[in-house]
Amino acid sequence: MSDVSRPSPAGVRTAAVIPAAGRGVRLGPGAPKALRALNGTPMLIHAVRALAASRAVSLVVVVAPPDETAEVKSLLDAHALPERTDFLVVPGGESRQESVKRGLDVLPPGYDIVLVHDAARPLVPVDTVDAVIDAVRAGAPAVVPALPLADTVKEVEPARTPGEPEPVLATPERARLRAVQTPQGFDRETLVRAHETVTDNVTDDASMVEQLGLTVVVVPGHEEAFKVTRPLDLVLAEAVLARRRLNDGF
Ligand SMILES: Nc1ccn([C@@H]2O[C@H](COP(=O)(O)OP(=O)(O)OP(=O)(O)O)[C@@H](O)[C@H]2O)c(=O)n1
Ligand SMILES: C[C@](O)(CO)[C@H](O)COP(=O)(O)O
Repeated sequence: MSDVSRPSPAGVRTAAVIPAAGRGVRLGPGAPKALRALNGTPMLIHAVRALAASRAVSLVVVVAPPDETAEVKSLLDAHALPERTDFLVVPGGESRQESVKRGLDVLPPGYDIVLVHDAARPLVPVDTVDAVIDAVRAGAPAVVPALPLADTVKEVEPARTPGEPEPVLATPERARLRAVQTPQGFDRETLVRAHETVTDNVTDDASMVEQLGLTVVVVPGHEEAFKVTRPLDLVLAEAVLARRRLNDGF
C-alpha cells in the first residue's frame, strides 16, 4: 500500500500545477488541446480528475490558455470534482516553462510538495501520482515517472532542409535510457529556485533541477500516462477510456 493513501504527515501538503495553455499544433487545427474532448469530456477535466484522485493533493492550479481562463473556470464548476480539493486558474505564457512558472507564482504558503502535470497526459493512473509523491516525501528533491524505451534511439545531425536524410552521430545504449512522463514531483523550494535560476528553455521541469546540480530520481511510469500529442493518440486515449469503462462494469 502506498504511503499516500494514509493521512499526510503533519503539516506536509501537496499542490499540483497543471500546464494546459498549449495550442496543440501537432494535434491539428481546433480548440486548444486541453479543451478538446475525450469521450465527450475535455482532456483537461480528465487530467484534473487524475491528479485530484490522489488523497494527498489538496490544491490544483490550472494554467489555462490566456483567452480561455473564464471557460476553464466554468468547466471546473460544471464537472464533478472532489470537494476536498481547492482549485485555482491562472493564464499561461508563451512556453510550457513560462506557464509552469505562472502556476508556481500563485501557490499559497503551506504547500511543501509540488507536482507538475501536463494536461496532455489525461489518463495517468492515481498509483503513478502517489508513487511520485511518496518518493518526494521520502526525501528526493525531484522525482520523475519514466518507462524504458521500446525503440532503439539514434542521435542525428538534424537536416538543414526538411526531408533531407539525416546522418547518424551515435546510438546511445538503450538500457540506460528512459522516456520521461508527468506528474513530476518536487520539493517546492527546489522547484521555485530552479525556475528562478535556469534561463534556457527546457522541455521538462526536472531538467532544470538537474542544472542546479541536484539529483533527480526516476520511479516507474505507466503506459496509460502517455502524452496526447498527435491525432493517433486521441484514438488510443479513447480506447483506454473504453477499456476502463468495461473493466468498471458500466
Ligand atoms: N505555452 C504553453 C505550452 C504548453 N503548455 C502545456 O504543456 C503541456 C505539454 O505540452 P505539449 O504536449 O507540447 O502541448 P502543446 O504545446 O499544446 O503541443 P504542440 O507543441 O503540439 O503545440 C501541455 O499540457 C500544454 O498545454 C502550456 O501550458 N503552455
Ligand atoms: C514534460 C514532458 O511531458 C516530459 O516528457 C515533455 O518534455 C513535454 O514536452 P512537450 O514537447 O512540451 O510536449
